[in-house]
Amino acid sequence: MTERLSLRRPDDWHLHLRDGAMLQGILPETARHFARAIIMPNLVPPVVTGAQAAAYRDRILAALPEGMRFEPLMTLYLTEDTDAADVAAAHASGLVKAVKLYPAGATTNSHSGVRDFTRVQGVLERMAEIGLPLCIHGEVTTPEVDIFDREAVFIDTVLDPLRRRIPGLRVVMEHITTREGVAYARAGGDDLGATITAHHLVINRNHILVGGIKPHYYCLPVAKREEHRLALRGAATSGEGRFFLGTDSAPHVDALKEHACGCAGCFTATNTMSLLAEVFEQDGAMDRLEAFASLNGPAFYRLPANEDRITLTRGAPVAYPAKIITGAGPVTVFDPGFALHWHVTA
Ligand SMILES: NC(=O)N[C@@H](CC(=O)O)C(=O)O
Ligand SMILES: [Zn+2]
Ligand SMILES: [Zn+2]
Repeated sequence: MTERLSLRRPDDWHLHLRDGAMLQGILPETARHFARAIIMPNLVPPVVTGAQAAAYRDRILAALPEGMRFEPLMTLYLTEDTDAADVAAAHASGLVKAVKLYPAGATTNSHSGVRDFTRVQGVLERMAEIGLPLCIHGEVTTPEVDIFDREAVFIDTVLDPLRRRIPGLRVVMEHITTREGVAYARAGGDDLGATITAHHLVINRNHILVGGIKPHYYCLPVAKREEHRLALRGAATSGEGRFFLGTDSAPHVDALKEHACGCAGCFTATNTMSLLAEVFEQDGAMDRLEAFASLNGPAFYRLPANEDRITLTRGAPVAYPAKIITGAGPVTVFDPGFALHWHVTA
């Protein structure tokens, strides 16, 4: 059995860092292992303009502890009023690496998202011209559609028509959770990628609901049936270039998770690499972990892979803190419910 694994330093292609005391408290959890991350713009108010993204980037770098290195890759939150020229300038300057599409009301802080897609056609056409990727939270918000079907319905009724309307638009299907998502990503060309979280490789919907409701397993898109989890595992461990890690690590203080109307989001930044190593080992795919965590993402985003490396070591079960204590309050670390034997040692 492999006891050590060296891989290029990983990146996180979908991360929520928040702001203020929360940012300060949780940034080291990502920066400890990851070189770069695509930073989600769903702050309140959202990061819409290039100037707002530059200011947010400065706040992230200011929150980075002395001696830690980390490169935030900024995104813009697409609204119906987004200015195509501002987006193009923010991309040309190197500041912005993607634009994020939230259907209005789909998830945490998405009320400024898109309702009428005809209003963003011009921006999306410009993005296709300049090769700037669109990251999509792919769920419909139609009240009649069952929450477990919202991703599959989105693919058929929104995503596929959108990609046909704007040929050449580079799209990342964010945090896919279904076999339909896996199949659609596989059917695309090299203009289509998909991120997969660590937690969706580990939990299915029973983990949320059986034996009592577990708010720390509730995120959006919500975990689906076991067959979907297995499809995601097959995709992540396949080594195929279109699938890469986006943790969607999404901290909320415990008071807002353990609540009558609990917030969506799993906080995985602390133990993502241990979770992934355990999953890839279970599936006999340790030799493909580097592709998923460190190579496929940069290739899609047309960035070089990191030059430095990390070492994962297998040993006695690793003890992670149950919570990260931040100035905003405690944040519970995702608990997979099984022992994690691999940890980053260098
Ligand atoms: N994933 C989540 O459940 N929550 C995210 C938003 C998102 O990525 O949809 C958040 O910002 O909390
Ligand atoms: Zn999302
Ligand atoms: Zn997210």
